[in-house]
Amino acid sequence: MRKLLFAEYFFFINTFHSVKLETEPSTMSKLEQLARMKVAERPSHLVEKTGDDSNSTPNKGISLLSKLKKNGTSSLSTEMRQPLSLSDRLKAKRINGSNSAAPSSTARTDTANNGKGSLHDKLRAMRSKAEIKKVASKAQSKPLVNDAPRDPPTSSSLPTSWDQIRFFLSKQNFPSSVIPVSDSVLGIIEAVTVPCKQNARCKKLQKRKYGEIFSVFYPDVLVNTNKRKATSKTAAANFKKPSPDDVVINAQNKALTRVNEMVSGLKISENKHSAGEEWHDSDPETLDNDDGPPKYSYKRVSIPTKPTNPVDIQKYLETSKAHCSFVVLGHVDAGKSTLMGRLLYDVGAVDNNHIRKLKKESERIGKGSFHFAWVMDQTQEERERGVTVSICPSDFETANTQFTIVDAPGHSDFVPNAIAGISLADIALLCVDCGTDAFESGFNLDGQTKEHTILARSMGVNRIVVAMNKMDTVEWYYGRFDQIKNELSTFFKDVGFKEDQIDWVPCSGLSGEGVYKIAYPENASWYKGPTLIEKLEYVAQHISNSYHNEVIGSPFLFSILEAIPTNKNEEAIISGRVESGSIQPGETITIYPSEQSAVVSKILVGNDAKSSHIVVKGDFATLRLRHAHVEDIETGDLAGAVDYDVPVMREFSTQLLTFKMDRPILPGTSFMLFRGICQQPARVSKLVSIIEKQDPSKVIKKKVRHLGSNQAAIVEIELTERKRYIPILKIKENKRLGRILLRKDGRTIAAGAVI
Ligand SMILES: Nc1nc2c(ncn2[C@@H]2O[C@H](COP(=O)(O)OP(=O)(O)OP(=O)(O)O)[C@@H](O)[C@H]2O)c(=O)[nH]1
Repeated sequence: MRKLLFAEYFFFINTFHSVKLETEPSTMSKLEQLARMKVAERPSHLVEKTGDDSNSTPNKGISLLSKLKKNGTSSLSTEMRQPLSLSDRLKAKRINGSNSAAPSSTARTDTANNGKGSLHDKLRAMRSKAEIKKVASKAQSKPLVNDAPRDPPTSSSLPTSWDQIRFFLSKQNFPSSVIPVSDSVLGIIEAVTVPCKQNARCKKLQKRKYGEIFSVFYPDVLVNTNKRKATSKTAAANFKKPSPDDVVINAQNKALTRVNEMVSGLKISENKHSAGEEWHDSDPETLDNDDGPPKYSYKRVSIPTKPTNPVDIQKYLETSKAHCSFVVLGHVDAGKSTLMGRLLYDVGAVDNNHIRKLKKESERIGKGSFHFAWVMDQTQEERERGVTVSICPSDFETANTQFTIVDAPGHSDFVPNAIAGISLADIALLCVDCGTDAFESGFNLDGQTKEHTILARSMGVNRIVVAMNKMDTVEWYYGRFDQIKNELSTFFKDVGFKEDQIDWVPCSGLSGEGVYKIAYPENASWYKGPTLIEKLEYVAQHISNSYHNEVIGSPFLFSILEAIPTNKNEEAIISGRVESGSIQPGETITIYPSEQSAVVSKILVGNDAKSSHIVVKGDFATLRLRHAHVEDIETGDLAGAVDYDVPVMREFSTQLLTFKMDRPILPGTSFMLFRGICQQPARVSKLVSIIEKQDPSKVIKKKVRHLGSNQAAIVEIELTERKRYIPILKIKENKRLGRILLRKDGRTIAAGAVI
C-alpha cells in the first residue's frame, strides 16, 4: 500500500522542473550566479522587499499584479496584499462586500439563490459588529503576501563588502567573529570560517562556503550538527581549554563589538514572518525557551451520543442524489470564472436580471466581457483587476447531481489559495485557453496549467476534466483541439494520470456553446461527445458511488473552513467538508487540536441553508455546535468522531519526493507546509534517509546531509509556529488528509505523505 501510494510521486519528477526553471549554466553554481547577478544589479544589501512572490523569483518578468500596481488606478486590495488565512479572506470578503459602495459587490449567494437569503447571508447576519471589527483589525495587521517564510539572506541582499558580511551575520544571530578564508573582496571570498557560538562546548571554527553562508545555511544547522559532535566525550575533553582558534575569536570579538553596537539598532525587513512578528528562520534560543502550544483544558468526550432523529444510512445512500465538488484550475485568464458564471447561469442558479445587472456594471468600467466572471469574482478588487484572488465555493444542482464549485485563482501569486481549493475538491476541472498562443503561454515555463495539475495530483485528486475553453476564438478548429489534447495527454501521463481518469470537452464559457444549454455550432460537428455539464454529471456519479461505499464503517472526519460564533454562549458554527464517514444532529464530535468536544445541534447544507438530517463523505456542510469554544477553532482544524483519535503534533515523519529546486534541502530548511486547507510554517528537523523512488522500503543512503532535486527521502518535519499543534493523519489513515506539500519562495519544492 505504502509502496503504491508513494510510487505515484515518481511521475512528477520529469515534469515539475519544467514548470519553473530555465537551464542552468554549467560552470558557475546557480547560487553564485544569482549572487553575482543580484549584486551587479543592486549594490546595496539593504534592499526593501515587497513581499510579493514575483519579486522573490529573480528570473521572472513583472507580474500582472506588479503591472497593475504600476498602473496604480488605486491601491491594491487588502486581500491581494495580505496573506490572510482562508477564513480571514472569507471574513474580509464579506466585510468588503458589506462596506462596498458599489452595488456590484453583492455576495455570491445573493445571485445563486435568485434573491433568496443564502446560508452565507444568514451567517453574515449573525456575526456581531464586534466580530467584524476584530477580523478587520486582524486583517490590517497582516503583512505582505507570501505563503512561505523567506530565508533570512536572499540572493538580492547579498553583502558586497567584508564589513557588510559582518553586519549581515550579526543580524542573522551569527557570532560576531567570522574569519574570511581568502581575501575579503567580493568575488574572491571562497569561504568563511564561523565559530559555533550557541554551543558553549563547541569552539571549533567551521569552514563554510560563501554561498552556503548567504543562502541556504542557517545558524541552527550549525548548532544541530555541533550538538551531536559535542556530545561525544572526546570532543568535550578537547574543548575544555581554549584552542588557538578561541584566542583568535576572542580577539576578533573585541574588535567587532563596536561595529555590532552600531548596527544592532537597525532592522532588516526580510526577517519578518508572515504573521507580522519578528521571526528568524531557525532560532535555537527561541525554540529552547518555547513554552509550547497552550494547554487546553476542555472536556473531551470519548463515548458517542445518539442522533436525535436517527437516519438509516444505507437507505439514505441508496436514495440520495450524487454529490461532488470540483475545483476550477488553469492559467490566469484561461476563462475559469467566466465558465463558472456561465454554468451557474445555464443551470438556473443565477437569474437573468442579475446577469443583466452585472453586464451593465462591467460595461460601465470598460470590462464588458467579464460579466459572467463577476458571478464568481465578487469583491470590488477582483472585479477591478480582473483576477480571482480568493477561493469561492458555490453550490448548484442539476436534475440528478448536486455540485459544489470551487473557483481557484489562476495567478501565480495566489497558488496557496489554489491549493486550498484543490484540497476541497473531488474533481479538477482544468480550464485551458485554446486561443492562438494562449495555450502555449499557460503551459510552458511559468504557466499555471502544469503547476495546478501537479498540485492536484500531489493532493490526491485523481479525476480531471479538461474544459477546452475559448474554442470560439479559433472557430472551433479541430486541429487546434487535437494539438492541445496531444500535448496535454503526454504531460498528464508523466504526472501519473491514467487515460480513463481524463476527459476532454470543447466549449466556450463566454458564448455558452458546449457548456450546458447552448448547442455546439456547425463548425464543431467533429465533436460528438457530451457537454461539460453532462460530463461532470457522469464523473460525479462515479465518485459519489465510490464514496457511498466507504461511508459506513469509516470514522467521521470534517475539515473546518470557517468557524464563527453565534449570539449564544458556548455555541459555534463551523463550515467545511466531510472528509470521511457521516454525521447526524445529536452526535458528539471532537475538534482538534483544541480537543474540545461539542454536540452537533443542527446541520445546514447548500446555498439556501437547508436543514439536513445527515451529511456524508464529500458533502459541504455547516454544523451548529453546542458546548463549543469558537476562539480555539481555526481554519484547517479537523473535527472527528469522539471514538476516533486524531493525533495532534508538531513533529512528524514524512516520505517526500523533491521537485526541481534551486537550492538543496538541508536540516533546518524552512518552508510552508500545506496539509489540506491547513498551512503552517515548518522546517526540516532531520533528513533520515534517501530511498528508492519506486520502492520506498529500499534505503539507498542513511547518512543524509542534504536533499537535491528529484530525490525520494524520509524526512522529519517540525512546525516552527510555536502557538499550536496541528492535527495530522497518516496516509494510510486518510488518503487525502495524509498528503502534504512543501512550498518555499513561491515554489512547490516537494510533495509527500505523512507516514
Ligand atoms: N472569446 C472568449 N473569451 C472568453 C471566454 N471565456 C473567458 N473569456 C474572456 O477571457 C477573459 C478572462 O476571463 P476570466 O473568466 O476572468 O478568466 P480567469 O481564468 O477566471 O482569470 P483568473 O481568475 O484571474 O485566473 C475575460 O475577458 C473573458 O471575457 C470564451 O470562452 N471565449
